[in-house]
Amino acid sequence: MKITDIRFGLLKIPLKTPFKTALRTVEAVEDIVVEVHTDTGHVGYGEAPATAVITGDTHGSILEAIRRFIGPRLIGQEIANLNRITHLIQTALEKNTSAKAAVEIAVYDLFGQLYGAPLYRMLGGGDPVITTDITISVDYIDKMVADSLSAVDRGFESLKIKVGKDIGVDIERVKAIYAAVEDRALLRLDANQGWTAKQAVYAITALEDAGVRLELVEQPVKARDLDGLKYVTEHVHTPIMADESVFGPTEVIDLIRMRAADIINIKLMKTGGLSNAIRIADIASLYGIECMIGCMLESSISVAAAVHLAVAKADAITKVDLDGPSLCAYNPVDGGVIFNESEISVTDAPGLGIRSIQGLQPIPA
Ligand SMILES: C[C@H](N)C(=O)N[C@H](CCC(=O)O)C(=O)O
Ligand SMILES: [Mg+2]
Repeated sequence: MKITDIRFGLLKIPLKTPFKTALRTVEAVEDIVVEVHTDTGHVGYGEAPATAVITGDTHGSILEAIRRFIGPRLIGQEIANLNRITHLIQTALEKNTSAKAAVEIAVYDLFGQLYGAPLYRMLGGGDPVITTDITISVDYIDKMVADSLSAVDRGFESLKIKVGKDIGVDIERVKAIYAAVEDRALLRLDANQGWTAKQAVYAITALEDAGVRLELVEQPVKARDLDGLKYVTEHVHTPIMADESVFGPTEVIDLIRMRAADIINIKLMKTGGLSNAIRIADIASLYGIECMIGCMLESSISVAAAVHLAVAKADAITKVDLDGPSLCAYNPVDGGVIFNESEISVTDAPGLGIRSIQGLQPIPA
């Protein structure tokens, strides 16, 4: 099975409700879909969102990186030589992790199709069902409480509460949600870089002193402020998770050496796809560091790859934030992974199992 062509489409899906974080507000998923075609007629699918405020990637940069740098190296490559292909993708150019991820996901999809096995089995196998949290956007306190209660009623047992807008209101937001939800769900906070290190210690300590039990706090400080992240980790009891501060395996090694965080959030759009995500899970596992698998605003194409990885690496990936498809108004994919609110299941269809994608607008090659 040899790669013959790479094609693109634009996927636009409205969200059920606007997604609001300390970094941005978004009303729709608007992602580039990558199709990797082969001489056998098999097609692999990948997807990349333009999360410019986190990865620096835009639709234009994703397309340019694949058209000019990654794609030309892959034509004629044999899918069976997976490691050679991922090396060609990762070394085609610096950064551009979303473009690399989209192509890698499509290639791994084909690797599973080549051997007639679902991707999670090609990655080592595992239990086919995982459980995700759901994001509660930062908003007025009453709205966040109502959204949290509605999520709990829909069966979500972990809520990822977005904060990082205003320290005083943030503390009140979390207290109000904790009181309303009681013991029916675990609370994870994600400040998306919105606090300083001292503010983070103040807010988390205030919540701890008020008896609010938090599972973890994600990315309290600016991505580059590793000393600030370490300061927060050392000065609170609540586990601290690095998200925007770590993209690839070498950054994870630095973070672990510094002891700057307790948990690592792996996202395929930061790692450049599955090969580096596997490396991170293995490194973290060696050091006894837990990982979360997360996503950007992605649909069930790229999130499917993250699900297969989470199933296969369940020893290291103990927390799941793969709610992108649940936030979308509909699922554009026929086949693939089954997303049913908090419960996500892989099937035994080869690769990612995607049969077709509705509503793709073609983009010229
Ligand atoms: C969608 C996921 N639950 C999430 O919250 N991801 C964000 C970034 C998403 C974005 O802005 O597209 C995160 O973990 O920071
Ligand atoms: Mg985050």
